[in-house]
Amino acid sequence: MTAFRDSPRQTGPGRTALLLVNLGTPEAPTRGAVRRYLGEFLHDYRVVELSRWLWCPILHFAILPLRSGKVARNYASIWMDEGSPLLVYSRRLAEQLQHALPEVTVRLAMRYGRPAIADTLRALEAEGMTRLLVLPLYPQYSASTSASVFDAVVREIGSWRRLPELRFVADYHLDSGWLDALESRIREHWDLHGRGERLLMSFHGLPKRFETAGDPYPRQCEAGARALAARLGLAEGEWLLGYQSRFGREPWLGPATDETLRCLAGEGVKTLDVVCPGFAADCLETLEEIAAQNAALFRAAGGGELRYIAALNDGPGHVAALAALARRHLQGWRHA
Ligand SMILES: C=CC1=C(C)c2cc3[nH]c(cc4nc(cc5[nH]c(cc1n2)c(C)c5CCC(=O)O)C(CCC(=O)O)=C4C)c(C)c3C=C
Ligand SMILES: [Fe+2]
Ligand SMILES: [Fe+2]
Repeated sequence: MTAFRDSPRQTGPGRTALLLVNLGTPEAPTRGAVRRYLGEFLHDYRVVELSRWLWCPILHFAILPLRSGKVARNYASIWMDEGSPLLVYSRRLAEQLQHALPEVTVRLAMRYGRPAIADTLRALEAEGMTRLLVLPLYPQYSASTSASVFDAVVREIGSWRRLPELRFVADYHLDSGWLDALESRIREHWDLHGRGERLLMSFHGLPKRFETAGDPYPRQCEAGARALAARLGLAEGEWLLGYQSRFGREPWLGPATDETLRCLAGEGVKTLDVVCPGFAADCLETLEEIAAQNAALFRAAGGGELRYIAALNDGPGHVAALAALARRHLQGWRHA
């Protein structure tokens, strides 16, 4: 039995905090940093739901040594002056949200790597936080992402003597402000580049096993994609949904984005717009996998131009949508 951590004596009236959490990313585009990042990420049982006796040898002796160098090169190809795009855009989004929500303390943490959830929560506790709203930057709920954030938050505050009041946003896949922001992003792209022959909405994939076990993720991706297509006035056949970023050998959700691209190329599609509504911030999976790798694949398969539509990042529509969403979840809490 371990003792609970002492809590700071509360002198003021207490503060409300909004904790934004994104996945996490390596500290540098190097083999060592990527290995540390993947090591933490792929030890999460929410992500890889396999017995450790089976998984750890595969992870330590095959995946980490074989994958880290290649993935580090991929990160190097998208790295920005200020760091990894996922962290840079998430940080800018948090800064903008702090301006939009001056009545609460806004902080950003990463599920894997830094800034760590535990460190960020302890700093908030020291600043007098007594109410906490956790907003994972995943519009669609999955046990592998949203629930993993919840685990990490509870693991930390579970050791505190004085718990904050706690609220958690499980998903926002049909939130009207978020759909407004996505719709505007796509219409802006069409205004600039013209409308592509098709719009592909590509979401990060999951092992099919997760869906069978009741993970609502694929249904939320489909419902959000349908809602977005309806707002854009797209008829059946003018838009498609695909799942990208497959990892490992077991069956993943389909249709796969890369196979869909090959089919579209075969049909003679020359201009294809691709949007990734599951990614709040641009990252390896959008900038490298879609905008670089899949664009090359589409061209090589006989298709034309793949035009990637940037994630919502720190754009004003995203900030307004998440600020309104946070305000709704904060209702009833007195901010001091
Ligand atoms: C091992 C299985 C994986 C599951 C399940 C998974 C679910 C999942 N991931 C995201 C969002 C992101 N994933 C990113 C990178 C990434 N994902 C996996 C594996 C699984 N993801 C790996 C191994 C990696 C690292 C890159 C690689 O080795 O290929 C990223 C990008 C991070 C960055 O630094 O840019 C995001 C974002 C979601 C939303 C999701 C479930 C719905
Ligand atoms: Fe291990
Ligand atoms: Fe992933």
